[in-house]
Amino acid sequence: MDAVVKSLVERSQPQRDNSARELLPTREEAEAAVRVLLRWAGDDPTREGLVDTPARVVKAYEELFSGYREDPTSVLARVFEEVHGYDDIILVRDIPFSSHCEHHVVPFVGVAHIAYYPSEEGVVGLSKLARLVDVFARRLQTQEALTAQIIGAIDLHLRPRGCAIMIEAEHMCMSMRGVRKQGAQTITTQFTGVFRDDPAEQARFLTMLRHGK
Ligand SMILES: Nc1nc2c(ncn2[C@@H]2O[C@H](COP(=O)(O)OP(=O)(O)OP(=O)(O)O)[C@@H](O)[C@H]2O)c(=O)[nH]1
Ligand SMILES: [Zn+2]
Repeated sequence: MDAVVKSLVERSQPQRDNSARELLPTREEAEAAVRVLLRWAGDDPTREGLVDTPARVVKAYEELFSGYREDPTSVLARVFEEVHGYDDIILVRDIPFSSHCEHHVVPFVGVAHIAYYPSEEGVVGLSKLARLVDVFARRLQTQEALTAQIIGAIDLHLRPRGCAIMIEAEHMCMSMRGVRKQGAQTITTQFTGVFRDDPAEQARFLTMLRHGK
């Protein structure tokens, strides 16, 4: 694994050590923080429509950021060895995801395409690739880190002959605010193993992505 992927994989481990866990705010503190932001937005958190909003927001945060409590190792733990000699590319295309950018805590939304050449260790259940995307997407992210963390986890746990990933996403921090460029798509890719070493393999991955669209 190259140094860049390795350093991002290290970030992919559950990000709260024990000391950070001790610093977790209480639910009441989190709700109070939401009330402050509602006031900052210019509204009145005591009015009827907003009274239950802090509790809802805190509950939504538990779901939207559940990835901090999930471990990529357990998602990829079950491997199927019996594939009757299949050793060609496995591509799962158009895996939808939503994440939040770590700069503005605003969503970015898109699709991930993941391909790998299985090693003799076997293959992973297809749904696990989609689950893996969510483990990392449900954290505060940059698209680059999300891309590298997903491929790094696959490389680390499945030891494939090669892995390729492309993520296409629209960042709401670029469309709803700031520069306000709706529809701009950001595309990131990362390759390991045969995909990194052989341009023909990268071309095959890109051709398979286009196929059928
Ligand atoms: N590289 C990268 N940048 C991102 C991502 N998500 C958001 N950004 C960018 O993060 C940058 C933060 O720039 P700053 O100048 O610190 O913040 P800002 O004043 O809010 O920037 P503007 O968005 O240009 O208004 C912006 O250019 C965003 O477009 C991402 O996933 N990857
Ligand atoms: Zn942003």
